[in-house]
This record gives sequence, structure tokens and C-alpha cells, in this order.
Amino acid sequence: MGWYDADIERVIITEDELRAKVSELAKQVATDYESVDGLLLVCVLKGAVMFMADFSRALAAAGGPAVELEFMAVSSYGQGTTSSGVVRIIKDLDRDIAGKHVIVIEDIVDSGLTLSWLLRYLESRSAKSVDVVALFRKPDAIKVPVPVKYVGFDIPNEFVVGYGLDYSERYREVPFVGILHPDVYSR
Ligand SMILES: O=P(O)(O)OC[C@H]1O[C@H](OP(=O)(O)OP(=O)(O)O)[C@H](O)[C@@H]1O
Ligand code: HPA
Ligand SMILES: [Mg+2]
Repeated sequence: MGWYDADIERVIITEDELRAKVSELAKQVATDYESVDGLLLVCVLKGAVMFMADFSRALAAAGGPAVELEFMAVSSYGQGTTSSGVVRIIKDLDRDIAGKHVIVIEDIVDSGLTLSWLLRYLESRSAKSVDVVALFRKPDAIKVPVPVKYVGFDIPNEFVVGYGLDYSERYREVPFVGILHPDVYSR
């Protein structure tokens, strides 16, 4: 029960399903990265903030390696529901990633434009390896193919909110993932 209830038309993924999936992804990564030293998790703000917080702890609980947490803020959606195609860096990395193993923590791969831009950027900064963990992906929306090693959920090509995902900066704190009533967009 919350202020947002009347705005949500349909829940797509519940809190329990999110928790279970984050833990499953963390177990896979813990196994694959068991012997990696100096791993950096790079969170793509703002959308991936909830996922980063939960995934990093699940990784530790699953016996994963020690990590450092880094944050980048990029934005291409602004106030709308489609990508502007122009990725803006709002906040850059604080440290040099040359020679480091990097895992990008992304909430959603929609058109793929953000991630494709980001992967090129991280490679230009000479990371030793770059893998991606994305909690959601929309297979029917992809415009540029991007290599995503770990995917939580493939979801329909509809605009979703919650668990970090916003519409015009709202609904990020909604604890599940859902679809908004159409009249929310005409307010
Ligand atoms: O695959 P794409 O079509 O590029 O979409 C995915 C990106 O879009 C959203 O970010 P947004 O630009 O909304 O910034 P935000 O995370 O601050 O909300 C989302 O968090 C991803 O980073
Ligand atoms: O479906 C979405 N919801 C919120 N933000 C997004 N950014 C890309 N796709 C989405
Ligand atoms: Mg957004």
C-alpha cells in the first residue's frame, strides 16, 4: 500500500521476485568471478541505485570477491518515455579504471543506446575487462545490439517504473516494478 497505488495499472514483477532474481544473479557472478582480484562494480545512476545496493550485498552473501563500488550518472530519457539518443554524463567516475576488471550494474537495457555508449566509454578508459549485469531487458525494443552477460528479466516493450526506474523522476522508490495508468502520462 502506498501513495502510488492509484497510478499503477499492473504489477509486472513483485518484490519477492526481484529479491529472488537479484540473489540468483549474484550467485552466478560470485561463481564466475571467484578468483578475480580488484573488481569494480560500476553503478549507472540513477536507475540502478536500488539494484546496486541489493546486488552488491547479495554478491558478498553469496561468497563473491571483495569489490569496490563506483558510480556514474548518465541520462538520455529526461522527462519522456523514449530515449533522446543523446547520452549525457552527469557524473563521471571518480577514479582511474585502467587495468581493472569492471562489472557494469545497469537497471534496464531498452534501446541499448545508453549501454552501447557506456561500453565504448569504459573501453576507452582501458578497463581490463567489462561485463554487464542488467536486471531488465526489452528484447523487442533493442536498436543497437549490446553484449549483456547477465540478464535478470526479459520484459515486454512497455514503459515500466519502480525499483529505481522513473517516469519524469517519480516512482523510483516504488518497491515493485509496474506499468502506469495511461492517464498518468496526460497529467
Ligand atoms: O537502453 P536505453 O534505451 O538507453 O535505456 C536504458 C537507460 O535509460 C534509463 O536511464 P535514464 O536516461 O532514464 O536516466 P536515469 O537512470 O537517471 O533515470 C535507464 O536507467 C538506463 O540507464
Ligand atoms: O521502461 C523504462 N522505464 C523507466 N526508465 C526507462 N529507461 C529506459 N526504459 C525505461
Ligand atoms: Mg530515467
